[in-house]
Amino acid sequence: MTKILTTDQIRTLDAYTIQHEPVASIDLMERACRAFVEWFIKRADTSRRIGIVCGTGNNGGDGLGIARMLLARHYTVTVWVVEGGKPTADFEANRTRLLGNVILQMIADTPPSTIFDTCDIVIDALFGSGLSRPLEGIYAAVIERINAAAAWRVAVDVPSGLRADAPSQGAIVQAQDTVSFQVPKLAFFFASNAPYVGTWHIVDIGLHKGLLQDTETDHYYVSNDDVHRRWKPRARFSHKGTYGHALLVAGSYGKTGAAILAARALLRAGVGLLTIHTPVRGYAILQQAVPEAMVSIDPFEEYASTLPSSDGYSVIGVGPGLGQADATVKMMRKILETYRKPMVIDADALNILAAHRELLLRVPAGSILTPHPKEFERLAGKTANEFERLEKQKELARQLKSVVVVKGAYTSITSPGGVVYFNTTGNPGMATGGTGDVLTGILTGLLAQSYTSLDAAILGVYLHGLAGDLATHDLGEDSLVASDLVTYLPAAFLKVSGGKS
Ligand SMILES: NC(=O)C1=CN([C@@H]2O[C@H](COP(=O)(O)OP(=O)(O)OC[C@H]3O[C@@H](n4cnc5c(N)ncnc54)[C@H](OP(=O)(O)O)[C@@H]3O)[C@@H](O)[C@H]2O)[C@@H](O)CC1
Ligand SMILES: Nc1ncnc2c1ncn2[C@@H]1O[C@H](COP(=O)(O)OP(=O)(O)O)[C@@H](O)[C@H]1O
Ligand SMILES: [K+]
Repeated sequence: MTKILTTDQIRTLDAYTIQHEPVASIDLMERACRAFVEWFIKRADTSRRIGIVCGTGNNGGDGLGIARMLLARHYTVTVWVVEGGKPTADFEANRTRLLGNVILQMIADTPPSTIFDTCDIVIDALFGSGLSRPLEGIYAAVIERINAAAAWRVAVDVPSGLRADAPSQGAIVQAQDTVSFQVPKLAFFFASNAPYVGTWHIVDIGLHKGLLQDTETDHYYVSNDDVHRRWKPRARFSHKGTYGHALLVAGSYGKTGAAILAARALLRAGVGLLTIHTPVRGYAILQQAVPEAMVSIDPFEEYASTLPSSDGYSVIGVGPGLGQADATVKMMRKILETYRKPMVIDADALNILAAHRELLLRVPAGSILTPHPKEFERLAGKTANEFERLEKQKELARQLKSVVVVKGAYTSITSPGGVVYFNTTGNPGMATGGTGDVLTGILTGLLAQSYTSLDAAILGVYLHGLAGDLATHDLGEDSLVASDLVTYLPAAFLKVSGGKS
C-alpha cells in the first residue's frame, strides 16, 4: 500500500532524514530538484522556452535549483521571483548558486498581462506545502497571469495556493501536471481539486525509508502489487461449492438490464453458483441472457416483493435496477431482519436505506455499501467539501462495521476501522449508465468466494477500473459501455494475477 501523508508528517520525515541519514537540508533540496528535472527532461526538449515562477520559501528554492539544472542542460530559462516573504536559508543558498547563470526578474507589483507570453512552459514554484493561508494580493495577481498563460503549466510539489490536506480558498494555480515529492497529497484525490492538480506524478526524493515505513496513516492508495497480494488462486481440487452461492436481487420492469449486467459480472468474478431473484417480467429475459444463472421468480409482475428464503446463500447482492416500490421496501426490511451474512448494497437498495433510516442500522456487519456521491449524500447528509465527506464516510463504515465505497474517479474504500484506500484504476469512459451495476456484480462474486469484505472491495474496485482501462485501450473512452467492463474483466484478472488466473 502506498501511503498518503499529511504536510506535518512530511515535514517530520524531512527533518528526520536530514538528521539521521544524515544529509544537509540544501542537499535534500538538491535531490528534490534533480528528481523534478529528471521527470521534466523526458517530456520537454531544449527548444522549449521555460519560465520558472518562484516564491521565497523552500518551494521557491526548488524553483531556483531547477533553473540552474535546466540551464546546465542548455534550456532557455527565465526566472521570476515574487518579492514579499522572508527568504529561507535554502532559497538563499540556491540564489547564490544561480548567480552569474541568469538574472532574476523580480516581481513587486501586478505584472503585465503579457508577462508569460514568451514561455512555452511555466513551472510553478511559488508556494508548496508551507502555505498557511489563502493567497491574495500580488500572489493572486501572479497566479491569475499563470492561469491565463497559453503555456504548459507544471507545478512543483503542489499547485501554489492548494492546501494538501484541507479545503482550499483564495487564488490557486491551475496546473496541467503536478510533480509531487515522495508521496501523493490527500487533496489530489478529490474531484473539486482536479482543475488545479491536473495529472499528478510522484518522484522519489529519498526520504528516510525506515521512518516512512513506520509512519502511521489512515490514507492509502492502491497499486497493482497490493491487489496481486490479495488475489487468491483457485485450488486444484475445488468445486463449485468452494466458490459460494450468491443471490442477486436486482431488476424491475424496464430495468432488467441492470440485473443482467450485475449477473454477468458476478459470474465473470468467479462465483460458484448464482441465483437471481426477479419479478415475473424479468424471468424469460434473464434465463436467455444469463444461462449460467438460476432464477427465483417473485410473485409480482413488475418489481420484487417477496424473497422465498435467504437461507443457503453465502452472500446477497441487492440494488441494481430494483426500484423503490412499497412492496420492495417491505422485502428489504424482511431481508435485513433475517439475513445476517455480509451483503453488497447498491443503488435503490441504498436509497431505501436512506429513506427508512431504521433499516440502516440493521445492515449485517461486514457488508459492502457502494454509493455514488449523490447516494452517499442521501445516506449520510450534505457536506461542505470532500474532506468532510471523507470523514462522514469513515464514520458510516465504523457505525455499520462495514466497508463503504464511494464511487468516482478515485473511488474511496473505507474499512470499519476508519482506514481509507483510494483506487487508481478507471477512466472517464466509465462515466456511463450501468457501470455501477457491474461493480455490484464483481463485489458480490468476490464476497461469495470468502474474500474478506475489505479485500473484496479493494480487489473488486481495482479490477472494475482495470477492466475499464483495458477496454478503453482497445475501444476508446467515448464508446465504452458497461457491458465492455464484463467483457474485459477476464483480462483484468489475468493482469492482476500475473497471468495465473
Ligand atoms: N520533504 C520534502 O517534501 C521536501 C520539500 N521541499 C520543498 O519545500 C517546500 C515547502 O517549503 P516551505 O515550508 O518553505 O514552504 P513554501 O510553500 O515554499 O512557502 C512558505 C513561505 O510562504 C509563506 N506563506 C504561506 N502562505 C502564505 C500566503 N498565503 N501568503 C503569503 N505568504 C505565505 C510562509 O510564511 P508564514 O506562514 O511563515 O507567514 C513561508 O514564509 C515543499 O513544498 C517542497 O517544494 C524540498 O525542497 C526538500 C524536501
Ligand atoms: N471519471 C471516472 N474515472 C474513473 N471511474 C469512473 C469515472 N466515472 C465513473 N467511474 C466509475 O463508474 C462507476 C459508475 O457507477 P454508478 O454511478 O453507480 O453508475 P450506474 O448507476 O449507472 O451503474 C463507478 O464505479 C465509478 O467509480
Ligand atoms: K508550487
